[in-house]
Amino acid sequence: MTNFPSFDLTAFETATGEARAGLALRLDEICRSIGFLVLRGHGVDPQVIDDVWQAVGEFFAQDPDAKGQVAPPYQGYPYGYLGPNAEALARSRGEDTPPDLKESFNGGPLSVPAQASAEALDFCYKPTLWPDLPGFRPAWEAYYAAMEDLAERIMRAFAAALQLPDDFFAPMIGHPISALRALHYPATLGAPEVGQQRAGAHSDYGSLTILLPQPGRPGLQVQQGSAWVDVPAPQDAFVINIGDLMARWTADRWVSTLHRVVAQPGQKARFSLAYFHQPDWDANIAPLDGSTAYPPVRSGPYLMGKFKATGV
Ligand SMILES: O=C(O)CCC(=O)C(=O)O
Ligand SMILES: [Fe+2]
Repeated sequence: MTNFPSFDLTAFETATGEARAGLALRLDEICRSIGFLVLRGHGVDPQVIDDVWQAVGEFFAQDPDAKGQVAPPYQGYPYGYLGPNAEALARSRGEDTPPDLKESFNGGPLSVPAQASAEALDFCYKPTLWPDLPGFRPAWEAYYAAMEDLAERIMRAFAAALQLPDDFFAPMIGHPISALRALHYPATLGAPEVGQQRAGAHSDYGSLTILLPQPGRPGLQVQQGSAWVDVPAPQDAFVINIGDLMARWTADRWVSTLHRVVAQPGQKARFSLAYFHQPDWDANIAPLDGSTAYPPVRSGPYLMGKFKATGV
């Protein structure tokens, strides 16, 4: 694909009348056909991005013992540091592959709503485990907050693309249970094992993912028919994709596309940040077209069910 789809959020937000309707239609077409796009005009403060890159770089540069200080305390704890050999994303689809060639640090919502249920408290509202690095927590939290704002704006654009009122999703995303994941794919030397990738083929679980790939470090690919198509990693842009929950919500009008991060011999190290937006724990997700394509699910338990299959 020579022209990977892109969308300018600020241009959409400032457009009116027919111009706005045209952009909404384009967004719908992108979400129907590929479910991935490069997002420009995002308005996120560049300082917030610089600071989180700095913090994440420092975190992964630590020795394994220091990183292990924030490993999940038990199997199934949703946050913390996952070292090499900890996850194979292709297992979410029942494929038995070698572990992904990566390490990650994962964190959850910045605050716990007063009305959170016991089952939510026991999963997505478990505390994020903070590394003992000055500046890490404020940088992480500022970036997480920026992603929450950006996701809200994207969901407004999504509502318009689905010909719904702009604030249609607002009652279901007031206390999103999103997760932020920093990824480090170490430089590769020899050939990977058969079937081994930096991130195995998978689709994301939630409503939408806001990915920040390290500029100039390609490797993310989306499946289109029998081909793997490279996703660009430009400066000053995010990559947005539709997750399984949004595909279900739209009764498969929109697609949650398989993607992977390919492993090849002699690759440089690569970093990325993935914010997985997920509606409120109790949000009822029923097909928006009023059909019975899927039975309704609650956002939180749905996510919990999806979460289980990828551990090694
Ligand atoms: O690192 C990337 O570019 C993509 C990572 C990804 O797809 C994921 O963690 O779900
Ligand atoms: Fe993904």
